[in-house]
Amino acid sequence: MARALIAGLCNHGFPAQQIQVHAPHPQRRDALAAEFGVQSLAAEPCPLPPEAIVVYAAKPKQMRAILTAWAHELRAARVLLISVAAGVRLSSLQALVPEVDVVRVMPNTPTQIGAGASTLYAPAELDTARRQQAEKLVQSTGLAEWLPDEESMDMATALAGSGPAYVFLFLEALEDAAVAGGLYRDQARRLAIATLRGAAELAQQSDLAPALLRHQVTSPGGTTAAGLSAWEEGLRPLAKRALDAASRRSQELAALLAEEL
Ligand SMILES: NC(=O)C1=CN([C@@H]2O[C@H](COP(=O)(O)OP(=O)(O)OC[C@H]3O[C@@H](n4cnc5c(N)ncnc54)[C@H](OP(=O)(O)O)[C@@H]3O)[C@@H](O)[C@H]2O)C=CC1
Ligand SMILES: O=C(O)[C@@H]1CCC=N1
Repeated sequence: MARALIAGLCNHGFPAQQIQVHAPHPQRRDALAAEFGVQSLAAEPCPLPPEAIVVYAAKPKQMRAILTAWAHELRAARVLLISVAAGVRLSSLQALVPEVDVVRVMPNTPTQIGAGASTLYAPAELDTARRQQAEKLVQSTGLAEWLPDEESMDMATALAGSGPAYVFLFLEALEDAAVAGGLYRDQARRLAIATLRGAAELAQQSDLAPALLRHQVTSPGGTTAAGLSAWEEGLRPLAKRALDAASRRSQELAALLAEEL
């Protein structure tokens, strides 16, 4: 995720030399430095630039150790801390680094090509300037949506954070079905990707709701109606089950992590 955010920021024109990567494996952070021109620095705490934006992009389970080690430097530099860790509640973050301004962000991997879909949540007391700082950074990697309450972060994680994986699975399933039906695999893949992309862009650019766009494709008694009736048998309940399962897992992780943190 760190690489996706760095790629999104750098491709959007953010000055790479202003980005510091603090990570334990020199070869991996040096590879980021070589690819994007960011600074490669050790994971051990060191003084930070004043008012820096610090993105926590390590695993949720490592948060206690990492933030405890960095707490003094984060406070001293009056940073804005952005956590992209799935399922870590603001209360856990605030307990680990009291007096540090914190925003939760749930990005997704298409941020690396500027096509991300991210949600943000900040405590009510966070001032407008800090909110704008976080929003500007996230917006430079794609869509940025503020959530009205922290509980919604679980469903937003289920929808957009995990969502690219569902779409890739959908593409795999379409490709396999088309190959089983006689198309060459490379052609089936290109057609599936272009169709998904075209339909998504049309939905984004159109004023019509997806249901109306679907209606426009569907001739009575035609091929689309035949295909849709098969999709309708299972797709909606499946989508509900998938998002509920992912959202529930986010809540479970949050409860587990709140105990651990
Ligand atoms: N993958 C996804 O699609 C999404 C992930 N997230 C969140 O992003 C976070 C990272 O997930 P993901 O990228 O998948 O995990 P990875 O395991 O791929 O990346 C973990 C990163 O943490 C770094 N790291 C490990 N230890 C330290 C340390 N002590 N100090 C600083 N950095 C450290 C690693 O550096 P090194 O390479 O040197 O080991 C690596 O860059 C998680 O909290 C996850 O919940 C959020 C949204 C989507
Ligand atoms: O699977 C996960 O837990 C992370 C969070 C959202 C996407 N990947």
